[in-house]
Amino acid sequence: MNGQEESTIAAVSSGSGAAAVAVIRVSGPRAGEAVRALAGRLPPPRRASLARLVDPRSGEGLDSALVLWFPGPASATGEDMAEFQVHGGRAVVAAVLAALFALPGVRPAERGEFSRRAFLNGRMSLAEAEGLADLIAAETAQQRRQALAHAFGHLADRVEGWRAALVRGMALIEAGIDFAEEDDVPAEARALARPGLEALLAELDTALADRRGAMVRDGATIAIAGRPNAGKSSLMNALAARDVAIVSDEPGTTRDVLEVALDLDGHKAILIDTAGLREAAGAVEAEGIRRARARIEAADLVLWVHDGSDSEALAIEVTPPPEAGLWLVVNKSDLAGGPMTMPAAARTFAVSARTGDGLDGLTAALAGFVTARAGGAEHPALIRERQRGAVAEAAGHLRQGLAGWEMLSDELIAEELRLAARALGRVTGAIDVEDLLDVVFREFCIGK
Ligand SMILES: Nc1nc2c(c(=O)[nH]1)N(C=O)[C@@H](CNc1ccc(C(=O)N[C@@H](CCC(=O)O)C(=O)O)cc1)CN2
Ligand SMILES: Nc1nc2c(ncn2[C@@H]2O[C@H](COP(=O)(O)OP(=O)(O)OP(=O)(O)O)[C@@H](O)[C@H]2O)c(=O)[nH]1
Ligand SMILES: [Mg+2]
Repeated sequence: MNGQEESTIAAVSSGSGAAAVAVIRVSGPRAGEAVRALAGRLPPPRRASLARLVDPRSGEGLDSALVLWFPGPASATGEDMAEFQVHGGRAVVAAVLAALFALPGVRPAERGEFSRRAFLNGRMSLAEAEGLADLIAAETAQQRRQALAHAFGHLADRVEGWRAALVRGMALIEAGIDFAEEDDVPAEARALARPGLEALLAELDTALADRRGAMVRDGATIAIAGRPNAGKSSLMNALAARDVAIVSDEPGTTRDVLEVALDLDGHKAILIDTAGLREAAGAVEAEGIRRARARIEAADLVLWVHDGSDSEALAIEVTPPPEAGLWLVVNKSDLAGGPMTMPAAARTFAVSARTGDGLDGLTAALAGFVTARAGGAEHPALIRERQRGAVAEAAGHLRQGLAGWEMLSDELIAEELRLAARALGRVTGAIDVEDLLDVVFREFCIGK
């Protein structure tokens, strides 16, 4: 055990700001002593007990609180843990924390330190810890579902299955190595290993190709593009039902890229308003247009907004990436213009950002788009770049081994499989953990 595990940590886990109740959690070898010092006794394990809390330094009463005692190792962190559920006023929380930190061996928890200890004590894998972080950050139902699956082992279980398949392959090939003296055995053992490894590589490639996980977590991006004054900012405000962007009849009003998060049927989307595209009048507008183009080129869906009252011919002046959607939104339907010839390729919507006409249909279509892109019966395996990188590395080694099947020795093939298994081990934190801990737990809040 290193020095860190021996310290006892405490923090408020229920968020900052005044609330009816605040939860203060304590974890480590001194957690039991801390309860005795403040509550006067150790209540029965895992039962809420009402106790008067006092500051052991002065004997001053601090609160009447619910106290819970979770003896290790059957606790969330695997250590002795305690909880004080106190009245949520800032001064109450501050006084209880101050009394705790005055006890020998008790110090403030660092960001994510409870979860880090849970990981180090084998209570959860790194992939599950990442799921928990996402669960706490989840804003939409779909994000919650995906994060919950990961917090309870979805990716960890899949990685374990992949590792087991590699180990089976290695065992067969190593059996061949052991029997190398006897003529046919190696070739036969290898032949047995191959189909399983090929199936595994196909599975890894499928998981790597599936980008829904990141899309659910970060939200699909929907960029609003068009000529100046088409009503892009008005559309953004109408769809967001908030006054996010400045609207004016001056062409070239919007320069900065503006973003607003939408919840479309439980799916997160990020709506992006951009500068109108034209020959810029000055350096600032030119920079705005450059930024607009960069975001349009990276969007999952582009809405080309056209001013339907404009006599100018309709032309879509952007080329989003091939996998992105491109829809045409003809705005200002309240200013009846003449009949228009629509470009055949795009889905077209007639709306008025001013009166709200047609916006329900557009919103429903956007929800359909996001659901189709991010939804699906089964949760995706990979969400984060960290996970993707490790699995890509594993797939690379496996591919290498399979490609060299006829040329490489048993030892070299087994080595590629070992490297692949090692890379997978980094997903769950079974392997090479030290350098990963800070990356994973840094994003947690204090008290988690
Ligand atoms: N008040 C409170 N609510 C909370 C938490 C908390 O710590 N405190 N949690 C904080 O994350 C979550 C619940 N997570 C928990 C996970 C494990 C254990 C636990 O004691 N596990 C033991 C015993 C399980 C059992 O009784 O079946 C174990 O796994 O061995 C407790 C909470 C959400 N709600
Ligand atoms: N009648 C009518 N006017 C609209 C509608 N939508 C926007 N407008 C008006 O059109 C003008 C331009 O609107 P904006 O939303 O600022 O247009 P924009 O495309 O963001 O313009 P830039 O930021 O300059 O590129 C404003 O005067 C709006 O009030 C609409 O549906 N009907
Ligand atoms: Mg604008």
